[in-house]
Amino acid sequence: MEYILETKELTKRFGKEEAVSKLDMKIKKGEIYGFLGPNGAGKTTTIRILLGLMKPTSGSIRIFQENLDTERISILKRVGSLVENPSYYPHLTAYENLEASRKILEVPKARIQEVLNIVGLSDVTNKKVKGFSLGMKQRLGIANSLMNNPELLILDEPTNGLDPSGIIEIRNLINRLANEAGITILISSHLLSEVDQLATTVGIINKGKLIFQDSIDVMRRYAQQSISIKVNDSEKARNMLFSNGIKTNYENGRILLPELADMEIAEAIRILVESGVSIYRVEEEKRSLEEIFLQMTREEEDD
Ligand SMILES: Nc1ncnc2c1ncn2[C@@H]1O[C@H](COP(=O)(O)OP(=O)(O)OP(=O)(O)O)[C@@H](O)[C@H]1O
Repeated sequence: MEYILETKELTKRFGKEEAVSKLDMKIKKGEIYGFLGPNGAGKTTTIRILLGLMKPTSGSIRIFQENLDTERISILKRVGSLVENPSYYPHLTAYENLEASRKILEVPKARIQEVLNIVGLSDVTNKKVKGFSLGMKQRLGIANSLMNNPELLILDEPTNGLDPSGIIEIRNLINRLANEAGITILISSHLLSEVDQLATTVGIINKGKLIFQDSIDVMRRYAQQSISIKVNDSEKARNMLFSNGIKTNYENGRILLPELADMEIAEAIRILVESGVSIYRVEEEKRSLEEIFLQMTREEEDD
C-alpha cells in the first residue's frame, strides 16, 4: 500500500514531557483522515512537525513517498495548510489578503478569484476582512491554503469555535475538495461529531499516542449494541453466566452482555431464571460513536 503521508515512530519531547510518542500515522491518497484527540493530546504538535515548522525529536516522515527531512521544500510546495488562528490584515479585503500570499507563492493572479469561488466567498471579494464572521475567516483561511493547488491539505481544527451552520459549511467544503478536486485531507478536531460524517479514516491520539487508526466503519462496529440486564443479585447473576462461559461487563448497576445472537441471549436469560435470579429489565443499548471515542480516550487515562 502506498501512502501519501507516513510517519514512523514520530516522537517529540519538550523537556521530560513526550507530547508525541512513536506515532505511526498512515494516510492514503484521496482520503479524508480525521485526526482526533482531546485538548493537549498532541495534534497541533504533530501537525507542526508534518508541516516542517518544528523538528521531531526522533522518527521519520515521508510525504509523497519522499523524506520530509531532506526534501522539505519540494514537498511543502505540494501541501496546503491551515493552522490555528491564521493571521489576516483586517483592514485589507479578502482579495488583498490573498494577494499577499500569492506574491510569496508566485502563482498567477487568476488563482485568487478561483480559490474565492471554491470557498464561496466570491461575493465578498472586495470586502474588508474585519467585517467577516468567524466562519468566513475560516473559509478565507482555506482559500489561502488552496492557493498553491495542493495535493495534500492539512487543516488544524478548522471548525473550532464555529456555530453549527458554520461547521456544516466547512464540512461541505471539505467534502467537495476531497471528492471533486481529489485532494487528500488531514483534518484535526477534538470532537468526533465534527468529522464523523466526513472522515473515511480516523486516527485517535491521546497523550501523544495513536490509540486507534482505522476506517470509520471499523470504528462504527465498536458502536454495535450490547444487551443490558438489571437483576436483583448482579454478583450471583454474573457468576452464573461466567460459569456457563458467558463473559459480562458491569456498569451502572447493570450487567452488560456483548453483541450476541438471539439464541445466546435466550440461553443467558434461561440460565438466570433457572438459578433463581429475578430479572427486572432487559434492554438493548447502542453506544454512539462519540461515547466510544470518549471511552477510548478515558481508558487510556486510567492506565
Ligand atoms: N512549545 C512547547 N513547549 C512545551 N510544551 C509544549 C509545546 N507545545 C506543546 N506542548 C505540550 O505538548 C502537549 C501537546 O500539545 P498540543 O498543542 O500538540 O495538543 P493538541 O492535541 O493540539 O491540543 P489542542 O487541541 O489544545 O491544541 C501539551 O501537553 C502541551 O502543553
